[in-house]
Amino acid sequence: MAFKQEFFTLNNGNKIPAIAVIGTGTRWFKTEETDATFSQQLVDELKVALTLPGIVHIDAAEIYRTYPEVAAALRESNRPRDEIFITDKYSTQLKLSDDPIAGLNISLKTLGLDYVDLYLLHSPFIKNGSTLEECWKQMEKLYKSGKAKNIGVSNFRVEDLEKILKIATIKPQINQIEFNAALQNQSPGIVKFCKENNIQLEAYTPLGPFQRIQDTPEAKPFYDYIAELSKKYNKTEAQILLRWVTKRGILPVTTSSKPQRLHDAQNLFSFDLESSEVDKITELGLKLKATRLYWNDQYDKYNVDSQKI
Ligand SMILES: NC(=O)C1=CN([C@@H]2O[C@H](COP(=O)(O)OP(=O)(O)OC[C@H]3O[C@@H](n4cnc5c(N)ncnc54)[C@H](OP(=O)(O)O)[C@@H]3O)[C@@H](O)[C@H]2O)C=CC1
Repeated sequence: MAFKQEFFTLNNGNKIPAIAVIGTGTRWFKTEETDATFSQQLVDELKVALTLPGIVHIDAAEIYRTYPEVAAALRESNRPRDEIFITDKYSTQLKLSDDPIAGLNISLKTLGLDYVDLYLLHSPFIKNGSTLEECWKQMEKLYKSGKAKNIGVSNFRVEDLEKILKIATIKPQINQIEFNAALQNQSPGIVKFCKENNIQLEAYTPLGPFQRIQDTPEAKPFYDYIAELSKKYNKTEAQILLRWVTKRGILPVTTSSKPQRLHDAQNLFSFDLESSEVDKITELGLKLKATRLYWNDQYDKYNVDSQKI
């Protein structure tokens, strides 16, 4: 079957590949960026991703300490720049560089790039001595300079976005949040707010229900239904979950150490789910216990509301 790719259109009219197939955090995350911690396995997986058809969407961040691996893979691959979509994030929660402008300048130099396709503030918890508003003004400068083709935020709640929207001349294009069938609102009302304000949502940890399988009578109908759809469409259960995220209008950010899974993710648009199936996954998912894998200290207080839409 011919390869098919889908895109979301952002509020500035730009297009973004509708899945990021290789995130370089989580399983690849390190606390140091040294020769001793360099991961040849990550370079190899990135190189596999860079052979996939279409535009290949890579998710990176200052705090993952994986720029050297991304740089090596980009260098060693012959992939044209316009067939790669690179997301990067300024480390707000731990000060690794002075501010977003300094952070992006360092990352561009390390990665050997002139621009990133998307630059995000990693969280609303700013630890560089400035404010959210000041950081956003810097993001706008990076956008205007062309060093970041699109700008956005990550892990933002409604109240954090409201602060930015008050002073913004350029609205965030993206809010990257934890989202999956077992966590359908990272913070109260965030999905509805972003949709109403034309801010594209991205879902990290889209495979949460498989990372933490819930072996309870309440969860069984959900897992049985995913298995049923997997059989019906002849796609993996992970593909069913990822496709569900896209059908909710949200862009999944996944990753894998296995070439076949990278291939499966990039080939996500070779099948479609019916709208009744999308609704049923949503409904059965809401019966799962809220499973939050990141930002627990800040957001566990929302766990009950996270399984309401
Ligand atoms: N902005 C933020 O604060 C955050 C952003 N992120 C970004 O999102 C990316 C993805 O997050 P992550 O939680 O890893 O995403 P996923 O939920 O997609 O999980 C990926 C993990 O699931 C495993 N997996 C893949 N396919 C299957 C399958 N069919 N069955 C069971 N397990 C499977 C993979 O293991 P295997 O290697 O064995 O295939 C991999 O370790 C990160 O790398 C990072 O870039 C993540 C967390 C926070």
